Amino acid sequence: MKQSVKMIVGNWKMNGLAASLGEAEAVRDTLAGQPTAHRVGLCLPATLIAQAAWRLKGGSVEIGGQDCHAEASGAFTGSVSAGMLKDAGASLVIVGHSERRAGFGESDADVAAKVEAALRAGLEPIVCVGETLEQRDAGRAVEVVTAQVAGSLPESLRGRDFAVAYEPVWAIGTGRTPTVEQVAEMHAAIRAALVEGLGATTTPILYGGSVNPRNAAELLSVAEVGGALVGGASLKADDFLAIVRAA
Ligand SMILES: O=C(CO)[C@H](O)COP(=O)(O)O
Repeated sequence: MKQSVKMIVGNWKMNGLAASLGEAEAVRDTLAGQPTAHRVGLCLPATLIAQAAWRLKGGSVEIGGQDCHAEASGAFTGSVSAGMLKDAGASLVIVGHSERRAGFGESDADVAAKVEAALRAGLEPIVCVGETLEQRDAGRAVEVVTAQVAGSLPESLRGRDFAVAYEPVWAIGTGRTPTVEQVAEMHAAIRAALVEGLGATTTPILYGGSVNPRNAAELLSVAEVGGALVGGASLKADDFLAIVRAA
């Protein structure tokens, strides 16, 4: 199904200082002058969320975190809870990004616990899934990703607002993207898994991995692609806005 309202979300990852919020303000200002029908969000480093909420107040840009702890509070040095993100002004949170799954050993069960925490705090989770190149080359991409969907999305998501982001690990930060046929096949498989598991017929399924102003229109036109999760190209307002316009 083609969804007319897309969700275009930037993930700044571990990039950006207070001065970088000028780029976020430029996104806010441009969208104020040229409103879009699409939802636009920026998932920022935790250190910038409170300041961004204040500086972007009144605009249409939604603010998100990039991860949260599964617990609400406690002796977890260095971690940030979903409630803290909400308190700072976030409405979205990315969970299960492959950089967390691979770099921090997060399992599907860990991701599901973070989803629960996000829901309890009133945040809309964006749950990332995606296969490695080795898994794709072995012909296991759909099997791996649908297993991640089943394992990372708890029953409590039924009827709630959330998004799934399909991000092939081999396409992240590499400039490589899957073919439109590969994207269509995977998004259809994720939709089927979402319908079967949670009755989720309209939950946006975003594509992420080397999205840029040149390839965005083609990727976003694929059936069941409900938006984009944009890494490097979200750091500059002009590039990010070009992707929003491509939608
Ligand atoms: O998180 C991502 C996008 O938000 C993903 O890792 C893709 O990054 P990119 O390849 O730099 O767009």
